[in-house]
Amino acid sequence: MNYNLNQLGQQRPKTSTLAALKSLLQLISHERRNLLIALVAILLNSTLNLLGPYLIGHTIDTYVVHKQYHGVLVFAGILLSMYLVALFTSYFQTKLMGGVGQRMLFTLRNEVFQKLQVLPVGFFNANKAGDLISRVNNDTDKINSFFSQSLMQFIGSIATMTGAGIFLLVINIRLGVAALVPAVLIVLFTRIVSPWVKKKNAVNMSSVGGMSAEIQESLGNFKVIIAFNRRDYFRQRFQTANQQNYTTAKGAGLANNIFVPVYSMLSSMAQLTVLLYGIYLIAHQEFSVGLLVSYLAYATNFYNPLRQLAALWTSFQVAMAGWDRVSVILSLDTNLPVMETAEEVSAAGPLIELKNVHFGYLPGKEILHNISLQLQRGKTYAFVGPTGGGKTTTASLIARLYDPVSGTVLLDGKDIRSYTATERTKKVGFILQEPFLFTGTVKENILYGNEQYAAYRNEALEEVIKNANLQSLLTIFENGLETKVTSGGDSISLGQKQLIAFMRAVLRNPDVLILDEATANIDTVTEQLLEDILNKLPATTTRIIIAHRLNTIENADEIYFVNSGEVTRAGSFEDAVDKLLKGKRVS
Ligand SMILES: Nc1ncnc2c1ncn2[C@@H]1O[C@H](COP(=O)(O)OP(=O)(O)OP(=O)(O)O)[C@@H](O)[C@H]1O
Repeated sequence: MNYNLNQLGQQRPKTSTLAALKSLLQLISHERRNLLIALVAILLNSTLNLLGPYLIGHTIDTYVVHKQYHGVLVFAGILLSMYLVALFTSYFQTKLMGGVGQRMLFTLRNEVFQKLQVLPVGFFNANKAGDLISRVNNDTDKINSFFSQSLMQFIGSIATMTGAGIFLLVINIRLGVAALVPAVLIVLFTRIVSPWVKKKNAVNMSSVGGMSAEIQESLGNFKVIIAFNRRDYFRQRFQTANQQNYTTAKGAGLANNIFVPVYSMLSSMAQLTVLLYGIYLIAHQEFSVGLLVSYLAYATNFYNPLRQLAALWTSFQVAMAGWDRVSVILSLDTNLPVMETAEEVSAAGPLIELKNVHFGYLPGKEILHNISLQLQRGKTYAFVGPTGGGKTTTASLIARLYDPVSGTVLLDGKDIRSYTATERTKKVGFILQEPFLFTGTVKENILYGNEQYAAYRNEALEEVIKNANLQSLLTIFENGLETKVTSGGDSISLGQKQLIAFMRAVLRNPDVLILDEATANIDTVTEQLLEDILNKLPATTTRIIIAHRLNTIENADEIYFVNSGEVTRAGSFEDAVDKLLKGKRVS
């Protein structure tokens, strides 16, 4: 399955504006009550704004023309109260929709983050962390801006425009048609230009993601950068990404601002038409001054919201581009589903069996070729072979970090795909080549993912550690369980990190423990300690040791050579050395 979000985004069929609006609205569908109140508020606001010009026209023709100033004062008071109520409704809906937008942002970020937690390793291989962070943080915020600031204004503007349009046509049909012709041009222009605007924003968001990926990569590798004095190289790369972002942001800014001047020009044309045509009609006694004043106000009431719509439309295009980038993550399924099987767990056969397994990370590039092997309970196996031969990949399939392209992996006689993630991780303990630690204490790190001892106090946990023969490892840490660890573990040594990962895996008491170069950074004395601990594991625990150092695998019951994606049995340590010396390999 292809998990590259940038490629997937391009391959997706184009969604219509209406479909995109529908999916965006679904995000806030549970906010019906608030939406309804905000809608009533904005419609009330529009109605009050629409009544204004009519009352002004009426005041001029009825009271101003006849010099009845008492009436003028009364209507001025009515207008003032109306405008105050309109101000309040506008403030109220803004406040309400701000809350709706923030809650949507909260839920959406949670949803995307939770989705990221269930996606397989292949997804993270195909995407850069920086880009993912940008999608979770930045792109979701664009959708929030649309909901908090634009949606109700959008509806309010359309309501005001529709009302004003009706007034324009009812007061004088010929003048109304003349006033509305520029609006048709605006609609046509919008339809033609919108896809381009959306695309420009999508490109810009993608470049923000690219820039964030650069930052993440250089911050994550700062030691190597300093050690190799490659600051210039990364500075250059960041500058390129920044330059790209600058260019695309300029493009998006230009696209986003294209609506406003065009809308303004066409609405000014409409006002001018109304003015000239209105004066002509007054000259021919077909229209009154009061009506022309109302008419001009309605034309303003029609074209002002239209101008506002230009900005709102841009915000909608930006939100849609953001939604495309976020929804592509939400639409992904894990390619590691739990499958139904009639097979029963069988303790009689091997603990792990690989049957004709083929695997590749990328389509068309096979890494493991037709692997078949059986690993028995309680035995110690070693995978040895040259760098890049496929040892970690084979172990990853045993831990189901990936599924084979063809063939099966059986755990306790049952397809590994039929176990839930919880069942599987209980049975398989995997100490990775590069152990990852979380910010917290040694205790929090060794209990990571361990429900059994999660609530244990230090004394009780120390007892458990003692029973698991791990106490000698704990003494290596200055403050024992309470020793502080930072994310990535820079406050402690690489060997210490490996020890924490080792304790984490052993305490879970798995059926199979995989150690991928787990002692590469540990001194020989500590290594001997680990050896003792491994020997004292329950008699049924199977151990798989991936190692380059021969002394690490001396006690293995069986050694496998893993080379160029092929796995061959080499027998015991003595057999393997013997075969190596003779340059002979048997399967
Ligand atoms: N995430 C990945 N995406 C694409 N190819 C990969 C990925 N991980 C490993 N490979 C490729 O798969 C092959 C086997 O790699 P693997 O890590 O299994 O080797 P290894 O025997 O464990 O090596 P080492 O001793 O260096 O740890 C290599 O050619 C490597 O380039």
